[in-house]
Amino acid sequence: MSGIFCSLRQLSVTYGRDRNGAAALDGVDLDIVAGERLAIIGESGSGKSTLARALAGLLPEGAKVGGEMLWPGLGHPPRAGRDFGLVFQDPGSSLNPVLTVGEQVAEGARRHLGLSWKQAYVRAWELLGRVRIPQPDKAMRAFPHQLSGGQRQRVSIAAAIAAKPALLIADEATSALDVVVQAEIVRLLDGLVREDGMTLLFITHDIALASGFVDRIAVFRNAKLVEAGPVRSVLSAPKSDYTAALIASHRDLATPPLIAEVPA
Ligand SMILES: Nc1ncnc2c1ncn2[C@@H]1O[C@H](COP(=O)(O)OP(=O)(O)OP(=O)(O)O)[C@@H](O)[C@H]1O
Ligand code: NI
Repeated sequence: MSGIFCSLRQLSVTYGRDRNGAAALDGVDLDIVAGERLAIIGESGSGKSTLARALAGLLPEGAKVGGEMLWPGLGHPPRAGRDFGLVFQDPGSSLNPVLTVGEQVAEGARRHLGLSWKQAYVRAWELLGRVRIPQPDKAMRAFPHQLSGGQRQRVSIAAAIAAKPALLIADEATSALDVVVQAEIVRLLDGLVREDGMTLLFITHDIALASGFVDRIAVFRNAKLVEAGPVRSVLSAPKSDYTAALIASHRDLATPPLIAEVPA
């Protein structure tokens, strides 16, 4: 880990057609360290996806952005597919139903790495192996609907990292999956970002899931960054009552009771 990948300074976002012009992000100061795995935690509507869209330059027209986003790690705003990859909750929204798995994973590599189709197919096949799709030969020719939800998510991840992006943004990427598959996908993401030295933004409402593998946690509430810090310090000494309540609501994260139960 070294250097700052991205600096947010008083970042604010207001969607044009929001009810009372309420900000979806309000004065956020946050540094994303190159190579770190950073979890963005918060309840529904707290601004997590807005942060992802702002970073990715994918805010809808009419959104007002205030403050600064600096990219010392890149020197320029990131380009979709090339500098960052995105994985969403619903792989259906990122995968094209009429393209084979091979075609869509190869496409990113072909376009952004300047590979021929033949080379891109080889890379796609390797990527399917890396995301542990069983029978990659067969999967290359399959259409997304022929795969399970967990396998589709593996394909989305393969497509997202096809062009070797520096930043991988996973927005509730595991929320639609059952717990076992969720754990597998988290392990996969963790392994991939470690091997490739990617920076990972892991967006989730599930602080327990994130705490198991990320380096740092940033907690959002009502458009504001409540606190950010290394997992250990946030879990053991949260700075805000909100974070403390969030931790307490997860039995497995809260500190064990100090007084052991005395049998009657
Ligand atoms: N396209 C949009 N137009 C207007 N308002 C929006 C738009 N997208 C999000 N918002 C509003 O911005 C606020 C933050 O939304 P955002 O999607 O960033 O939250 P989130 O933390 O990702 O929530 P969730 O966990 O439900 O995905 C919410 O009040 C939401 O209603
Ligand atoms: Ni969201």
